[in-house]
Amino acid sequence: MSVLATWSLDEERVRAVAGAVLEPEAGVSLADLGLVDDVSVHAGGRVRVRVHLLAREHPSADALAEAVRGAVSCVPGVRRVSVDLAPLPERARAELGDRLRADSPPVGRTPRVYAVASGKGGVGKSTVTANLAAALAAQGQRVGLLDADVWGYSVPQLFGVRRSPIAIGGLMLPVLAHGVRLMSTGFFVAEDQPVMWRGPMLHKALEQFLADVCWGELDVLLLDLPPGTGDITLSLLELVPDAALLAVTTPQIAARTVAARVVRMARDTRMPIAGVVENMAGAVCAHCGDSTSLFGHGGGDALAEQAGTEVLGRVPLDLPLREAGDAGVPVVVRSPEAPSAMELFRIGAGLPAVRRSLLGRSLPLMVK
Ligand SMILES: Nc1ncnc2c1ncn2[C@@H]1O[C@H](COP(=O)(O)OP(=O)(O)OP(=O)(O)O)[C@@H](O)[C@H]1O
Repeated sequence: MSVLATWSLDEERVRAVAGAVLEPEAGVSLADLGLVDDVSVHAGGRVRVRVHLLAREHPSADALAEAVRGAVSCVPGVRRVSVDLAPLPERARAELGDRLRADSPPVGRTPRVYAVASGKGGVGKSTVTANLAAALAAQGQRVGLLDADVWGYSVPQLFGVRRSPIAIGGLMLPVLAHGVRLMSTGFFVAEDQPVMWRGPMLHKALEQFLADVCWGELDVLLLDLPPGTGDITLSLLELVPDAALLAVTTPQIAARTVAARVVRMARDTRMPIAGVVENMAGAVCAHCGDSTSLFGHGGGDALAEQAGTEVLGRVPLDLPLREAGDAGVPVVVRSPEAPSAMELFRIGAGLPAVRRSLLGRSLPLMVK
């Protein structure tokens, strides 16, 4: 076998290994995205790999180069690897955008969609949503989280990411953090800038978050709704009719009374109800481990009874959860042994798959 033949064999091997590396923002292999541009193998085991970047300002360019270098240096016979990064040319970007759009399954068809809602703000709805998403991702599920709390978004803070998503030919990639694909208005506005959108604009923004985001194949999609039963909630339920309600309340009877409005809305719109999560259920003392019912008790049970569903879990009020929120890392990742994290893992693992009943839904049938 000639030396040249050995080299070309190596190039193929190197290309396959580099191609198997995941694009850190897309979570898809470089080969599937067509991003391994050029591979050359030189004497003495020196290898050069040229990889295209999805964006000129790529937030994970260094991590990508490192991942390719690490993978290729494991190929037998390779001694030195240099990785060159270059932005994907405009035309190729447009073509890739078209291909992704055509291949991406409609997000509304995700097998399980949960709309997480509460009657009033501050009961920990976003915290619960973010941690359920991270817990499910840690269990190996493909999870998307759409922050539909357009004015009061908190997902960027809870996941510690604040930057514009990568756009490819009119299609946005969700921001990947702690294994969860995220989309939030917070990625598009400066931190101190208020979002001043109303009715039609809100509806349009939500539509775009669903249709113009390359969510890819998902096992679970979580929607973090704003508190109450306003425009955004109603728009979303129209856009994702298969979403099941996950109601978050505190044990306080007053909070339950407000949350009951969301349950009534679900009933009126024939939305399936997955269950109730009681948050801030007892404060755990960091020193002695004793629990105090700061917010009373009974709210979760009363709401579940009214909704004809179950309390899926009771997340205690604890310090690690609050600190994790402030640090921008979900507690299930930062302190998985904390009482709140363990309960959130348990709730995530037991989330029921509920489907919308066909009762009262118009079917595509015609009577001649
Ligand atoms: N179980 C808990 N233990 C300790 N702190 C908690 C717990 N749940 C929520 N918090 C804290 O309470 C505050 C409010 O939580 P969060 O923002 O998730 O509420 P929310 O219901 O989504 O509010 P809004 O709808 O107004 O955004 C946050 O500072 C969060 O860290």
